[in-house]
Amino acid sequence: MNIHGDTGGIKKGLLAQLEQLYQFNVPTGQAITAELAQAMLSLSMLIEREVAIYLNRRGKVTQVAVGDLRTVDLPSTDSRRSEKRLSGIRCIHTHPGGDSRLSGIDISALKNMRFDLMAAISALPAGDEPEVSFGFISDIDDGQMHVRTAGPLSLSEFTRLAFTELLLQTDRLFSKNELAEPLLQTERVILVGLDQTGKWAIDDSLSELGQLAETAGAEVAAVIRQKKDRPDAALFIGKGKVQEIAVARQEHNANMIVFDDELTPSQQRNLEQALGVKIIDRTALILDIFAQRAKSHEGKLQVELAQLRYHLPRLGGQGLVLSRLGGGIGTRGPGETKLEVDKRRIRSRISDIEQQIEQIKKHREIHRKNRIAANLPAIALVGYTNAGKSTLLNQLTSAGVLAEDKLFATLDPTTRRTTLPSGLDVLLTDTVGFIQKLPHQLISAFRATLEEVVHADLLLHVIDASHPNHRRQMEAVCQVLGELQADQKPAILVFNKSDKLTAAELPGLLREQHSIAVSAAGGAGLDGLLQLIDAFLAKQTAAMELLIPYSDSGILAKLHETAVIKCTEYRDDGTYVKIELPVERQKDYLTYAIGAEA
Ligand SMILES: Nc1nc2c(ncn2[C@@H]2O[C@H](COP(=O)(O)OP(=O)(O)OP(=O)(O)O)[C@@H](O)[C@H]2O)c(=O)[nH]1
Ligand SMILES: [Mg+2]
Repeated sequence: MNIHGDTGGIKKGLLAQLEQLYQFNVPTGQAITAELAQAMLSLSMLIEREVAIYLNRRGKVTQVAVGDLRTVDLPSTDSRRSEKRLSGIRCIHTHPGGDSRLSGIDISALKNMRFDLMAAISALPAGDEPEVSFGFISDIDDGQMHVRTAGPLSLSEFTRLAFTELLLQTDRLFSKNELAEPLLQTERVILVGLDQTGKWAIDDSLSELGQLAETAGAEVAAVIRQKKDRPDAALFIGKGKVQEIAVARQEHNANMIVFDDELTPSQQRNLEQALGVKIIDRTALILDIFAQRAKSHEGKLQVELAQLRYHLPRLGGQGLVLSRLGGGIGTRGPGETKLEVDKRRIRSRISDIEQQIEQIKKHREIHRKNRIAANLPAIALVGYTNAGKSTLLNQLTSAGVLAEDKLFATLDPTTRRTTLPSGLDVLLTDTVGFIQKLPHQLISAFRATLEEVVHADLLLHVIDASHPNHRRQMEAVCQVLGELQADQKPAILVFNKSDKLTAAELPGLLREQHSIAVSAAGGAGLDGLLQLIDAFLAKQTAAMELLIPYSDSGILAKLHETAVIKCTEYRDDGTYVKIELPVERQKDYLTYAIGAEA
């Protein structure tokens, strides 16, 4: 038997006592026994956290959970018997604060998880009997559930509650009425953004957020914006806006609010308390999409690392809140596993993953060294998500990489070899797309694969020129490149999707040096692009170290003409030189190379 939730810092003895809660049995017809309630309360006081139990209709304790865990793995769908009925599970939990009244979150959880009953117990000072408040689904009207709350009443009154009657009544209600929404419906979300000066235009940013939400599987019910230069420290938005969201939430029957900027852990908690609904931010949304997309072992590890680093500071605190709001966006790990919620286990998992990624990094480094030794210039495709990087790689190398009209279709880098018109072979690498406000946890977790960008000789910055906001997108890409310390790298701007533009629009695009318009899908401009790459590489120089046997001294004379000689040493077995020369000349001296530098 397991204790769910944030058990970090709880002593072994107390954990054992929590496990004892599984041993309690509640007679049919009773919501809870006084002994079980008292045991929960005293443990709750000792650990200073909420204690929650789930009871099935046979009076067995099926789950015990503690603390504040917005993602805890609580009763999964298998305990819900049918989409149209009650779950057959009641949730009884403690409110250590001394106020048993149900919170907005308790009520939402009651509806979302379709509990038989939701009750909160709190201890009263000195000798008074504990008090209980509870709620249950009392009516279904037009497909919507209504909740009736009762209490506070004393614990002994609560244990005498005619529980069987209450269950019969609600069961009858469910059998007579159709619910508008099936259980575990797609998430209906409200998007919220701050209109801050100097940032992206709010509507562009919010429409992108909407696309992200849909990519993650949600449905956008409404969009709310506020003009405000600095986010509120406690609530991110103003108090009045919180009210507006509460109303919109009712009106649109939304079950999640998505903020366009990263919220602090306390802002998130305060908003959840105030609105009684699951709150996530752009970062969690992007992480969720990445978690759904990750396919390779390496990709999964990197996403999990980013998710855990994001979650760690968000666990802990007061209520046992969102745990009861079930799974969905923000709780999925790579490969559909649930995210870990125990702080201690998260920490050890993080260091475990970090070590594995370190190994992967070393492995990649060896590969890269081999490639450098083989003297192939490396070119990385970078750009905003959905710009057409994978389509371009496929066209240039027949790589067969998945290209889709989806955000973040590519997570894992793919490298393919291709021959330029000059006959020079190069390596092309497709990489993960960037986005504005790309979570820094992701950038740092993806370092191992983004090294391909950092070590490339040339970047092809692929731009969806048909996107109305492509200039801003270019800036966002440059910003991420800056974070990777790759913004000084030589780059060719590849204005893609030219087939969607009119002839009049094209010249305006190509103001910058080293830019070209192409249609990766249609093939237009690709020859020109390859020539541009050739011309660029011909001008590039590379460093080489050579050891030339004294018998081949003619080579030295030739070197003086084609290369810059940085240093010369006369060794026992020949002349050692360190030179710099055009990339295309490198192949002439490969037989003498004794090590290579990027
Ligand atoms: N009209 C048009 N569509 C294109 C062109 N190139 C790519 N696309 C489409 O744009 C969408 C995104 O293409 P991808 O190649 O997956 O884009 P990506 O940059 O790899 O995207 P991520 O991997 O998600 O970052 C796909 O639906 C492509 O068919 C083009 O030249 N013209
Ligand atoms: Mg791609």
